[in-house]
Amino acid sequence: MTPEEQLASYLSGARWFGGKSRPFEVAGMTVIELAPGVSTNLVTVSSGDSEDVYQVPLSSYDEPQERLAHARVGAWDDRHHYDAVHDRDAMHVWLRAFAGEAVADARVSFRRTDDHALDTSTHSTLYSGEQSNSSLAFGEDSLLKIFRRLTPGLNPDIEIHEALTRAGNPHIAALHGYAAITTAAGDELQLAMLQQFLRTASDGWELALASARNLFTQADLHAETVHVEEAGGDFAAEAHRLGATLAEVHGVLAEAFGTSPLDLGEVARTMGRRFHEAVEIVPELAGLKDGLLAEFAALAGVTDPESAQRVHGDLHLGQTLRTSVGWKLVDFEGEPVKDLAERRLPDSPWRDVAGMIRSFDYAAATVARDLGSTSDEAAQVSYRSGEWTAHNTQAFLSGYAEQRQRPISAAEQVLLAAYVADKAVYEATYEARNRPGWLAIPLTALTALGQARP
Ligand SMILES: Nc1ncnc2c1ncn2[C@@H]1O[C@H](COP(=O)(O)OP(=O)(O)O)[C@@H](O)[C@H]1O
Ligand SMILES: O=P(O)(O)O[C@H]1O[C@H](CO)[C@@H](O[C@H]2O[C@H](CO)[C@@H](O)[C@H](O)[C@H]2O)[C@H](O)[C@H]1O
Repeated sequence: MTPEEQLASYLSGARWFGGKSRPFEVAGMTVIELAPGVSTNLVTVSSGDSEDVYQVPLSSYDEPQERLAHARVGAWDDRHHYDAVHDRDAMHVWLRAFAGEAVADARVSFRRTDDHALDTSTHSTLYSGEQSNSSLAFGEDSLLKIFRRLTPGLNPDIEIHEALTRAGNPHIAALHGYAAITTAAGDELQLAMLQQFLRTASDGWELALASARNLFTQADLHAETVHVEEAGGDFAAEAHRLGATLAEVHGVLAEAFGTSPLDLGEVARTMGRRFHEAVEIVPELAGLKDGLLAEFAALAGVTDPESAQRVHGDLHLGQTLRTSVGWKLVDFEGEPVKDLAERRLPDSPWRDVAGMIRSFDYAAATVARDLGSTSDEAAQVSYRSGEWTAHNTQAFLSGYAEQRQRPISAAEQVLLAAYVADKAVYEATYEARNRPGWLAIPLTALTALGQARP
């Protein structure tokens, strides 16, 4: 097999490769040498009339490496090549480059954005979750995120982390630096970022699931004395703090990047278009058209001026980490389906608020679907699920309102309802494409929303 065929075969099995649903081929590869036997490679993948660039860091050896057999990409030019994120020696080259050691190819620069003294005595450990990029922890000191699909221009994850780090905001992992390359065409491609490792972090999604599970599995689901706020593992205080955290981050982003007027007519049209596109992928949505379009059209009745600003863009519980010193928000890349330019546009802060509210519904629904074997139990679990979601949504919204020192106005409620519906439409498409077994969660929510507004 040619090197291109071997790379294509490796890509087709990689979790982070987003081009699996269509036939594709590797059309070319630019090798960027960092040190002897350690490179990062810009692999051009073509599929029909579209082309994407993926980053594949490689480590290359004269002899096969048994310890890296699971990460083998192939053999060419008398060398054996492995995906370097699995190779501690290769990853150490990246860490030392951030610490100031020169790399072989002058086109790449490793830039520092704070003065944290990096611990170069650490080893890398690769995160194995369902991720679009590859993240590695260096001991308990720093976290390297290597972007896989590369697009010219500023990566919002780096841009926003840099702004929040400079502002000294405590609700993110500080950005230590990032790596970039200038291409022959003069474009900057951002390759990776290095952040503070959050040592005491617990995943917000897992914490929410544990809380919902705790309530639903109370010995007697019918007991009228078991109220959600009295159940062990009540999440509301955390949801309240999470709301306050988001309001604080929104405030800093508005200051750092500025605000602009939000054109609600345009927002309603965009939501309507997204709904019509979603119906093509999820035909079950067609029956909900009138109710959902009415939710978007209600935006036209809002006369208060609303503003747009930089936001997270794809906020959900899986992007939150609870540490010993409070909540942190991670992954400011925006929705993966949007192109980079769109993800950097100012947007309504209500998009993020809506994302979290949808996530509370997801957490409760995820726990509920695994419980309730008889129809009586199922009805009770469904009741408890609604109760958990409403309780935490309420706590989250009051945390948000208190932190910004302004109650949520009637006009803002209209915006929030439209963004919640739009997010659930996005989720229906996302689930149909990626996890069909989860599609019922946004569909059930959309059915309830559609019915609420005749
Ligand atoms: N600074 C950090 N410290 C510790 N863990 C982190 C940090 N940032 C992210 N994580 C964890 O790393 C994983 C991947 O992070 P994420 O930014 O969501 O990557 P992706 O873009 O691949 O989805 C998640 O499990 C997240 O909880
Ligand atoms: O984390 P990503 O930026 O890759 O976001 C995508 O995948 C998410 C799932 O991993 C998806 O989130 C949806 O499922 C979550 C539970 O797994 C739930 O908490 C979210 O509310 C729900 O939207 C996200 O939409 C998608 O962009």
